[in-house]
Amino acid sequence: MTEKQTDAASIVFEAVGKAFDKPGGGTVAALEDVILTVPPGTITGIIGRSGAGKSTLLRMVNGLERPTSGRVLVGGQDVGTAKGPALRAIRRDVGMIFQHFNLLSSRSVAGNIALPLEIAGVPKAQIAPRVADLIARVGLSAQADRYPAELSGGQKQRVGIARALATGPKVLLSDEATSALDPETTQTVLALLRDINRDLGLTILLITHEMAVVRDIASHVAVIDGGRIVEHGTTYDVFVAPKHATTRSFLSGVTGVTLPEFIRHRLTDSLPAGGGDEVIRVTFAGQHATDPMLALLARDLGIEVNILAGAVEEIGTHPFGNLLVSLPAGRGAEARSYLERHGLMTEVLGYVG
Ligand SMILES: Nc1ncnc2c1ncn2[C@@H]1O[C@H](COP(=O)(O)OP(=O)(O)OP(=O)(O)O)[C@@H](O)[C@H]1O
Repeated sequence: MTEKQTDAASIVFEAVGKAFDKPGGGTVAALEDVILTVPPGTITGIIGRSGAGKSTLLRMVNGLERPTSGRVLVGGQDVGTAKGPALRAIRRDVGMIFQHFNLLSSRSVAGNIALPLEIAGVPKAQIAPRVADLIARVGLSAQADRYPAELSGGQKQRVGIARALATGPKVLLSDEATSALDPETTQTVLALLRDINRDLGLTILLITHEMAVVRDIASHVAVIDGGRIVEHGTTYDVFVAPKHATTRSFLSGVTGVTLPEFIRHRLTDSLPAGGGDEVIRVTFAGQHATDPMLALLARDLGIEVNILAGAVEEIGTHPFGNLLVSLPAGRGAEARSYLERHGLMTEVLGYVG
């Protein structure tokens, strides 16, 4: 399985809405007017809080949920209206992995992976080599005859991935696939998903509540809040210049740039009457990421800057940095305009007296 096995498929959400009936009457809108295109062959992350609508969105891609308005297209096929053989064909094209793996405890590793092939009516003689191939791809050849209870969480998820790939899908859906795993195992599973995306060329759509997962694997990201996509773009663009408050709050957990407590408590929206410091976020992107801009600010304008917090991150191979600094409020506008002239982004977070 070194060659690409499929042509990747795009996933298109066209003004998708989904309302569920409430037990006591009325409806709850789980999704509203979702417009999103997942480019073929990308790894796209959907991030949102609990109840934001992530699972509902994902389950529409394989027809487990149908939209109440709008359309979901996979490789140009309308999933919401597909029935019978057409729906089965779409489901063969869309594999899925789960947070809790969903393996059959009574079947071995090989038996779990063979299941979708048996259901699809693949002749027995073809199943064994295909399963061996899949087991090798996920690095479990030594565990082929073990049962789920004898496997670690990471190994179980590898079985889940191999099973999802069995029918040669064009799309792989991941429902919080690393949420039950420790950080180290998470990294190995994400690396496997990256390899699969690269080698097989399939489109991966994953939902997560962790921005670190998006940073580590996704080329594109959509942020969902209250059933709506509030921001989307390339992961790099969204990390460097987040526009929505929900995105910023997710990012504050990964970029290591939350304000220290002692400053956060004193921060005010307007400059105190007696004067004080302006607190700003400075974002360095691309070639500017490592430029000693703050030193230049001191040299060229004579403005002293205090660094409050900061981190340099990498998205793919692109570095970007985030610094929170304070400087005399009276020179704030001058300093920000200097930094922006040099290609950095700035944002005023508040003031301290
Ligand atoms: N079958 C259902 N019947 C009624 N309401 C539902 C159903 N499925 C989801 N909902 C509601 O739709 C909204 C979105 O739920 P969904 O499970 O898609 O969110 P989520 O972002 O995946 O949350 P989590 O991260 O907790 O799984 C929630 O208000 C939820 O209660």
